[in-house]
Amino acid sequence: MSKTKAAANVSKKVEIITLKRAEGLLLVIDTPKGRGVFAGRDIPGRTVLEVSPVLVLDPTENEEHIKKTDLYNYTYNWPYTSPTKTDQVSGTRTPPMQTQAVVLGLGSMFNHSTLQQNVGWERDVKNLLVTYTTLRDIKEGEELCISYGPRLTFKDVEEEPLDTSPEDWTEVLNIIDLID
Ligand SMILES: C[S@@+](CC[C@H](N)C(=O)[O-])C[C@H]1O[C@@H](n2cnc3c(N)ncnc32)[C@H](O)[C@@H]1O
Repeated sequence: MSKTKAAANVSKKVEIITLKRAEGLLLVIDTPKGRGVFAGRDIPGRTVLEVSPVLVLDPTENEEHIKKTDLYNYTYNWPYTSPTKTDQVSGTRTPPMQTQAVVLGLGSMFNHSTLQQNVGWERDVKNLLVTYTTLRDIKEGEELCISYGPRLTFKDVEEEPLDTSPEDWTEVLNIIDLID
């Protein structure tokens, strides 16, 4: 349906946003990171893969409830402006606080990669959207990963395991000797 036809179907004047999802995206169910989004075909760099609407959480509800659930792993930092609170002295609106937003649609399915990040994401705070765009040319079969930033709430499967071979332990013990 075109924007014009969509607008004709609603009684009052509304702003309409074109949503996008690139062709050829696959959801792979059983990866070491859980479900993940993969390229089912070659995708050029700078392609918009997905525009996902978000649900902004009330900061108190987020702290008291959502943080204690698995849903917290599906949220992004998001600025929050209270719809009602005003500054008692000046009468102006209080500055925005930080909260979390649940990303709806495919956005929540992108896994994290520190070194192989090939998708960038951008908040549209006004329209409550996140847009995901390829950072380079992608080959068919590659996983599409974003960066969640430095503070992860889970163990990254791509992290190098500590080498615990005997030679390394000798090295560690030598260092401890030097410290003593
Ligand atoms: C936003 S969800 C991504 C979709 C998720 N894989 C699923 O099946 O629903 C974030 C969760 O995916 C998993 N995940 C994402 N990136 C990961 C990584 N690099 N290593 C391990 N687990 C990862 C973690 O369980 C994390 O809490």
